[in-house]
Amino acid sequence: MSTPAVGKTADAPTSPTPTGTADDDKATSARTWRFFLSLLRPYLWQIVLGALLGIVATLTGLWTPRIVESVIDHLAVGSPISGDITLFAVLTAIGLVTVLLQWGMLTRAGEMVVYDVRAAIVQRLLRGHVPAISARPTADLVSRASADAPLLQLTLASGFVSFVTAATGVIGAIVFMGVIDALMLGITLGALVVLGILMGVVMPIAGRERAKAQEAVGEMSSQLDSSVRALRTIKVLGAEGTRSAAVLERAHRARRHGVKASWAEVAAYELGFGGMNIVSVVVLAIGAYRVSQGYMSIAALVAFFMYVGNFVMPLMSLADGFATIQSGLAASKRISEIEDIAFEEPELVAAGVAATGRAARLAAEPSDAPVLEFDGVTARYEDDEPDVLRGFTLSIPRRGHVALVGPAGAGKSSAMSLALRFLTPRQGTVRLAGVPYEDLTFAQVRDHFAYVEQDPAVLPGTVRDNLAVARPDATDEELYAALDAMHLGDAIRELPDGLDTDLVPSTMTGGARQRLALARAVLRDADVLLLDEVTSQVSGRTETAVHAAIVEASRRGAVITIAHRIDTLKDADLVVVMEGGGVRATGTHAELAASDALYQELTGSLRINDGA
Ligand SMILES: Nc1ncnc2c1ncn2[C@@H]1O[C@H](COP(=O)(O)OP(=O)(O)OP(=O)(O)O)[C@@H](O)[C@H]1O
Repeated sequence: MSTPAVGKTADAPTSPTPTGTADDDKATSARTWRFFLSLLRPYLWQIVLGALLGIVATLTGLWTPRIVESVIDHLAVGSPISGDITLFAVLTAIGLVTVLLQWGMLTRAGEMVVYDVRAAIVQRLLRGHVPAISARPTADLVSRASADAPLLQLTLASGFVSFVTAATGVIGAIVFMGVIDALMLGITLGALVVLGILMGVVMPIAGRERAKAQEAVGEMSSQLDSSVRALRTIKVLGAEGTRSAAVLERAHRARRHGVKASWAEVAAYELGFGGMNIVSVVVLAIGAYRVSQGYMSIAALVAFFMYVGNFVMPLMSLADGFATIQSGLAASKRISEIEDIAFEEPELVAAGVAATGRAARLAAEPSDAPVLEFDGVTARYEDDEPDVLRGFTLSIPRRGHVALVGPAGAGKSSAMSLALRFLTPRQGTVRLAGVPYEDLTFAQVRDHFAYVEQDPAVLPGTVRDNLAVARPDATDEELYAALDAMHLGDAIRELPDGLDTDLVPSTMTGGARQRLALARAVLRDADVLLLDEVTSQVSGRTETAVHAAIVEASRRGAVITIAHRIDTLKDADLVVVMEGGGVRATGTHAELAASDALYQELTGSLRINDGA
């Protein structure tokens, strides 16, 4: 299997696709074509062979009118027609076999292209820079792999190749018609040129409308996805109507453009079909006149007339092929946008290197150097956005609990993103046990961390799948021990399938998800545990579990929390007050409570939340 084409190109973020002017449109369209062709390149010989087989099949069909002409001529003079019949049978058989081979070959090549595209999208989405991915609607990104990718197969099988074979059919028919009667050919071609111009106006409309419909389907997927995720909130707010309206607005737009595209397609079809019927009538009338004047034989007129009739199918295929290629190009454009997401480590992706195995724990080393150091770091999520951390400096000791606290937007989560390398410093350095991050791979850094998000994700699969990802070799006893520590063990034991129960994220509370994530973090046994506490009220069980996890992990290594409970702040060995993307003050809870006005204000509100 060749390397997926999407993965091969543009490792650096590309500039946003320009829009607006005709030149910009041309540049976008050229880029889309280049990208589309780059996807086909690995299967070029199969596609070329498929097209050649299609041409052979078309050429065999083109002989039929000539054979009919010959049969009529032979019958007129009473000579045998067995040669004609044999030739017809042989050509028909060749046509059937070549069509079969052609479809087999193209279908396979098309499916390979779809797989490659999907593999490349998966690579980009799982190995790309996190802010770039989270800046886009998830379902829209996913729909590029699910809905857009198969359009490439269609474009290849029924777009490109039917275009080539239809063109062969048209050109071949022209040649044969020219041989039969040049004047009649001239008349036919004149009529066809007029038809072609009319179709050339209508068909691009179909392409444009199809592209807009696809765009709307992507938006609809992302709207529906977000709405289903927030189902409970939506129901409680009675917002089913407005949310449905928002989703259906996109569906409606898809329908509107889909209908317009269909109208344009049917108009092209009618033009082709109706136009050809008019041409046929004209040809028949002029041909009959020419036969009556002795300029051509009846057999030649029949053959010529058959060629005119044979034009209809290839012309329709040309129109169909054009429309299919347009929707394939629209799909390519959406897929190529995934390229704008830069890989975290392009060189490792290019080399096909997987993440490294677990590194030895730093806590086992005798050194007392800080496990983590932020040294004058300035960082932002996107180039054109303001800095979210400004001169952020902080040392995290190898053991103990450091709690981050600060108003909304102070940069607490961004500090964690920096530690996990989701964010890259524009200035300053982050060090792991004294080694600058730039000297380590992403996996080498992340190996030393466990991370529990405020609203942790449940991975697809069973309880076991969710835990084993942290330590694949853990025994059932170890898995249950981690669950027990988080007061989840008994609940799982009572389930009929125990650890092998499939998890349904939407039925789990935020607290249960956080306890499961904590169990996963406990199993990972990392040097640094990053924990973003749940802000909303959680059950006593979750509070106890969070507290137990912090105490245990801070004995064995470092724990950094984003604290939302006063007890967590009291527990911490060091409290860091963040403000405006930097450190405002540090100290113990008692020291800060006595000295820092912002801290007093923040803990005042926490006390209320805490019911203290
Ligand atoms: N993924 C992101 N992309 C762009 N900007 C972001 C992103 N995440 C956070 N920000 C911005 O960074 C700034 C700092 O946010 P951050 O979430 O780090 O603060 P915080 O102290 O954790 O706040 P909160 O307690 O509300 O989570 C804010 O202005 C926020 O809008």
